[in-house]
Amino acid sequence: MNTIDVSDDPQFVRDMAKQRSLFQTVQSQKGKRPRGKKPRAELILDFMFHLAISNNRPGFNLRTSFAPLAYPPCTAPMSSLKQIMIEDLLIETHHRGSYIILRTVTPPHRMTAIMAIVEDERDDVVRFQMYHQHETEKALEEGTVMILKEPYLKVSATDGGYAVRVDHLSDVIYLPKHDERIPNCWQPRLVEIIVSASEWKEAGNSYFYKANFCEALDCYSEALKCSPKAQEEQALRLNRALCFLKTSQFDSALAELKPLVAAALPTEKALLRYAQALYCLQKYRECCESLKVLRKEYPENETAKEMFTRAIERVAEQEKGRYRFKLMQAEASKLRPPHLDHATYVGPVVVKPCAQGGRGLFTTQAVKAGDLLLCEKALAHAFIDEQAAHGGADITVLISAETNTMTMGGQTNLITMVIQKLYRNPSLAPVINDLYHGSYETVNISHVDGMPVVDTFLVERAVTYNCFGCCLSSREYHMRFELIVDDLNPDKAFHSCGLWPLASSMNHSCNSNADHTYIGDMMIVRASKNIPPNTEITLMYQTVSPDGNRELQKRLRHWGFQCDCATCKDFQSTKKSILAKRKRLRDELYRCFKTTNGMHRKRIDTLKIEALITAMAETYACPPTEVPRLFMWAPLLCLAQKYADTYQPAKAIAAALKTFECLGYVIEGGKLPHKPGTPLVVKQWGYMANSLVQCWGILWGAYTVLAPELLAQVDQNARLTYKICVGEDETYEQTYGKRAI
Ligand SMILES: C[S@@+](CC[C@H](N)C(=O)[O-])C[C@H]1O[C@@H](n2cnc3c(N)ncnc32)[C@H](O)[C@@H]1O
Repeated sequence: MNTIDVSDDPQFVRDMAKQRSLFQTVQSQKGKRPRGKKPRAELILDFMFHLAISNNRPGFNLRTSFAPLAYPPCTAPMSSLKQIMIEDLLIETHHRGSYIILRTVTPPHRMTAIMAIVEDERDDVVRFQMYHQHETEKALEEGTVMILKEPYLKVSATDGGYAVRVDHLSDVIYLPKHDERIPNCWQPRLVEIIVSASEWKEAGNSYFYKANFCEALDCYSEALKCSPKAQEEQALRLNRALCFLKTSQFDSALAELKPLVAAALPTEKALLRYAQALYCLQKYRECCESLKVLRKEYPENETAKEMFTRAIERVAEQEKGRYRFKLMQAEASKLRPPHLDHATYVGPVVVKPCAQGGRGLFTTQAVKAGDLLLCEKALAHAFIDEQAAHGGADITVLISAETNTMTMGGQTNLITMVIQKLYRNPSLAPVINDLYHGSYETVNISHVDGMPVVDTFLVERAVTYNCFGCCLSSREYHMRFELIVDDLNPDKAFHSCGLWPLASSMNHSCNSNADHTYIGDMMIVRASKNIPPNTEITLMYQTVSPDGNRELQKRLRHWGFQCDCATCKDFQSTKKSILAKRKRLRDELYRCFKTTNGMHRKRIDTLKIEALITAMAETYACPPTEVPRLFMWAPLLCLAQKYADTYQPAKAIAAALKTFECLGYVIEGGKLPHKPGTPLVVKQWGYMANSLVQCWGILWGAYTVLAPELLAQVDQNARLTYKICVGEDETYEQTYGKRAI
């Protein structure tokens, strides 16, 4: 939703075709050994040359990431695999019950994948490409030794060369320097022999102070194997827990600390680190409980005090939906990436199976337009500064072989972030498993040899079907929004994207009853209509296309379904000649407001516009409460604005009310002449659009002259509309100024 789809962009269509033709070629080589391998020195020299020139290449760097055909991660234990060498590797052939030990002989080259040249024990070399490793990590530094389970060779799209490709993070086991599985020929000549727990601890500390937390963890783990005394064991476990926290392995930190906090007299550090792990796992109530114990025993602990305040705020958010939205807006405008420290609130909604199959989100009680349904923290969020993206920041085009689509933006980063998060915190695996992932069948083993198994292709599918393209803040988007005459609330498309698992349980409808908005990586979902209990909540994945229903269905192909909502059915059952007339009228209306070069006309023929709008209304058979008239409202609103600008308040009111009416709103008490004592009431909310705040603004201005009694109600509705479109109304006055009522 709202991602940048370039599936029909000729440049990328060519890329896709190239990939497909390469794929056909590679299929004919499947199962074979590579031919014409380059000698060691030449391969390394080539690699170093490319590394040097790419490091010196500034500016725009559009990367293409082709998701290969899926294959499962290795779920076999190491003991059942047999070792092979580089010369045994076969093209595109996985799962032969084997593993290989490799060592990097070059520095890493970080592109979409991290690349290096690796060797085996026989000095044979090959290119190596590892996907989904964080760019910032030190992975594949020269001299890294690793075991790769179920290795295979891939043919490069660029030069037809061969590379060992790793897609599943869990197929790699990095070997620490002291690991006895490292072949003798690669063992250092001078080995520092460490035998005691305290020596391992010292070594661990020295890595820790250099921020090498993974190495430090290895050393502390070795120390624990040396039967340390009780006190030393406790210190080692505390150190390990800290390393787990530093490397975002919160599940492991919690498991390490649980026995320590269960002791009769838990230490200050154990309680604090335990609370930190709980906080990071968003278990805020438990975090508060743990901090209460800590504060009772150690009242001077300032960190605990500060964390308690934050945890209490998170509990209010999580359990009551109480957010300080204004503050969140300020945080999102400053933080980069805009990853906010706030909790997820689940309102009166539940995920359930729905009529068309799969899951959907339903109300558990009646809700009113504007009510908060969800405020969800992203599971992962890939931020790309939109300005930097246009100015040349690194962005990726993700080509999906399965869905035949190409999207431009942060999706590749997002997939990596999710994989990393799952690998470090396997307790999150069910969240991803539950997301819609098409026909992809995932492995049902979560751990092997005590290590988590993460299926990259499952994550890739989940991201493909469930990711949302997102702006930095919907308020900022709202403020930049400019009404245009052929506006349908146009599809917003963004480079930044994220995964909000609960929100993505919502299905599509062209006339949705909820709206989603953003403040940084928080998504806010509010009802945009009054919704009865036990009713499915829907979002609009794509807006109705001015180019017809076929175009809309084409845009929905990404998700593999055809929309059959009332609006789509109406489109399909309307005669072609009527649709053609509607389009003609639309084009003519456009010309009434804009010149041929797209400029606003200074003088417009309001009589002609009124006539065209009346003619357009006749092209609709269903009442707008059933099928909103999406091609009529923007010209009507522009007309209302024109009347307001030219001091014709009665006409402005009529046109503004018609704007609402054609979007399915039922508003009573607004028409002129106003009967004193009659309130203006929105009996039914309709299709929601940013510009409708402006429409309420036009009514406000006109009623100031003709029916001031209605101003408070108009302001209330303007505010509610703003709340739905922006996610909150705490910044309403800041955005629109205080209206004098
Ligand atoms: C983001 S998921 C929505 C939740 C999904 N139904 C589930 O079971 O988790 C998107 C997928 O839901 C299904 N879907 C969404 N809207 C639909 C609709 N209006 N009609 C049919 N299927 C729909 C499609 O399979 C689509 O790829």
